[in-house]
Amino acid sequence: MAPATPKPPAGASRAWDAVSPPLSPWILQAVSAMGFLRMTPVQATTIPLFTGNKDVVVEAVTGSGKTLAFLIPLVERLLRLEEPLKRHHVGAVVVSPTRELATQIYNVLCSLLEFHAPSAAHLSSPSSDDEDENDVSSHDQPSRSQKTLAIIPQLLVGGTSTPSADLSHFLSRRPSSPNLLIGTPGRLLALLSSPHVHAPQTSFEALVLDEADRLLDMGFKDDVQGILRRVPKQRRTGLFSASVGEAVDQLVRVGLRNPVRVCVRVKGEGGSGIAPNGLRVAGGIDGEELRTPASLTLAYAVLPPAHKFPFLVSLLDALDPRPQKTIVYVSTCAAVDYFARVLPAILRPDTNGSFALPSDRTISIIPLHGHLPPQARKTNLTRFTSSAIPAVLLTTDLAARGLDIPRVDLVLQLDPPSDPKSWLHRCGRAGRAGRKGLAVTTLLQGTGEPDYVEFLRVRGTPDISLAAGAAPLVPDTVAAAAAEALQKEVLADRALHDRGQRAFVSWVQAYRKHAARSIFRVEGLPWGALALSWGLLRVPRMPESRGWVEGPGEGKREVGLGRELEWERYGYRDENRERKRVEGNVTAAAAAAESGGVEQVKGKRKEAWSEKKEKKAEREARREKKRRKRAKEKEQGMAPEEKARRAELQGMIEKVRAGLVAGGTKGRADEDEEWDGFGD
Ligand SMILES: Nc1ncnc2c1ncn2[C@@H]1O[C@H](COP(=O)(O)OP(=O)(O)OP(=O)(O)O)[C@@H](O)[C@H]1O
Repeated sequence: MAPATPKPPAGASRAWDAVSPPLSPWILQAVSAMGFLRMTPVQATTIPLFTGNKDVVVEAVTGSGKTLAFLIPLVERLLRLEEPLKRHHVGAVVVSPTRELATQIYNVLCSLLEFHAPSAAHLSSPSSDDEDENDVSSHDQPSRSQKTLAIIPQLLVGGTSTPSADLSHFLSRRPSSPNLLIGTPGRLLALLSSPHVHAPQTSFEALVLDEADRLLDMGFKDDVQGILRRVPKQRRTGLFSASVGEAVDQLVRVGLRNPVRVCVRVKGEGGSGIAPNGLRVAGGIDGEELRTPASLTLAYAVLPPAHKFPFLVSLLDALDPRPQKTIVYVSTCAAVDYFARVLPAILRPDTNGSFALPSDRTISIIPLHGHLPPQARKTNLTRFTSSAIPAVLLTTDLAARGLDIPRVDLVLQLDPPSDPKSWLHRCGRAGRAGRKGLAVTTLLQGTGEPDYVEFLRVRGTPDISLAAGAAPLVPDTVAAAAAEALQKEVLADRALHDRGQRAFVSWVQAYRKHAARSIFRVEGLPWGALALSWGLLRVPRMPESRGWVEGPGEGKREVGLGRELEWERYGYRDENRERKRVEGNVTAAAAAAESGGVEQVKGKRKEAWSEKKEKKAEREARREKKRRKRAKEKEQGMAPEEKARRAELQGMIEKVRAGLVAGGTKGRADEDEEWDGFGD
């Protein structure tokens, strides 16, 4: 692998028609119709390399146009095949970590293919799923329409279809079957595992891992390895991400051959300090490299717990220009669910399920997380992207990467993510394609959290200059009133209390597992203030909060967070649920009287949620250990050639790593392309 990007000649053209080998005329037409006057730097560097015969490792800032940087080469390569692709043969695969991102890539590809008449005909033609789905006899015959090859994409994501429906769609399309697959790892693997789906050496062109560093993480590892086993070793491979660097260790598993590294950063313009609205701005030091777009302003605010939600409201209300779309990140699915229900308590209801901010501006709040039913996940994302009024997407890391949602002006990270790479990707949902954006991170006052800024700087994600001092951005009275309003909302329905307790426990679990443990210390959490700021009526009983809950004196008195409550009479709004609760109370009281007051469930001690979670984690760790042992045993049984190949790849990795390490210093700025944004 080359140590770094081959530097394009000074003043190299970013004109679409200057690409060598030249792009097809219909692609020139497509990009012009999309309004893309020039290539972005990552496109200018990557398209010729990946269309040619190079494997690429591409790291470029969020929103810099990486999607077309791999889609155009894939399409060009497939259309240039000497032999047309046979039916049921796959020519290229794009792997993406989430359904939402895979769907977005698929949609970009479809809008590109609208300009290629043979492919467009397939996009608009109805599926021939009604034809004999089991007829796979013709898979090795060139399809009838292949005088001119058409690109036929298929989207493979979980949720709305089943693996067998995917396969049935793939097999039944006539006269040609899908030849470019885009999907999430599991579904792609399921399809590629079918004996009727072929990806032979002769016609398989390229594999792309988008958000490659995420795909090479543990969670996806087995599926990605499965996909790699099912596509030919002789192929082009592209790894793309805004934070690909650390994924280099994993190259051995991906099997890149002499890859070229493309790295596009931007030059900082300085400007760190305190902005007029009191936010501390984390700008780049003059001339230094940034890993976030120049159009994106980074800021953070150090706040007491009760100030977080009112701060969000004040940002939505006071920012000028007014944020059209805002993404708010919290750490867990349960927290998204709970906040989406209680946050309206600090706003006023408006028409059609939307809410009014103090200044009467209308907003809608839309939850999105991985535990929502698939259809709700899809609907909510569409509601957000197509919302005509300013909207807030309340979400988790599910929406951290890749999503290209127009007009996202503000990103607020209420909980800093445990993976610092996620922080970068979350910020990058705003400030895309040259549009101005603001990304704010809130950090808890009185804890170790403010050190997170320095932690990010040390990790090089990105260069942050600190401004000293913290000024509360919302008056204490407003914050106290907000917490009071949340509690009132919770008091109105016991279901909210249950959700809040569960969400708080899951939040604490996530906090405990933060990568930067010395900064995010559970022991240092201000339990009472935190629980109050969520509108909770008590701090959930869990091992982490034991010291506080069971402690003597003041702590003990605050178990109920200062609010007198007759728990037996605290009911559910839902009548059925309330009836069951009352009946359950009566039965439980009778059982307790019989067993002398000891609470038992079928002879077992009741386990706290957190204990259950811990046990699950232990089981997973044991499984992982076994898996590693098996892999080691397998390696010991490898044939000498296989071992030699592995050693060769290992050598390549070392070279890559040496290149990256050398490139990781400031000196790399000379070799990597810099980008001032879309505006120039
Ligand atoms: N040449 C171009 N000129 C102007 N805009 C472009 C160009 N190419 C792509 N875009 C637009 O830039 C935006 C960001 O592109 P894209 O989603 O591919 O970014 P990305 O680099 O993949 O970001 P991320 O790292 O967040 O996934 C999109 O809205 C896209 O339409």
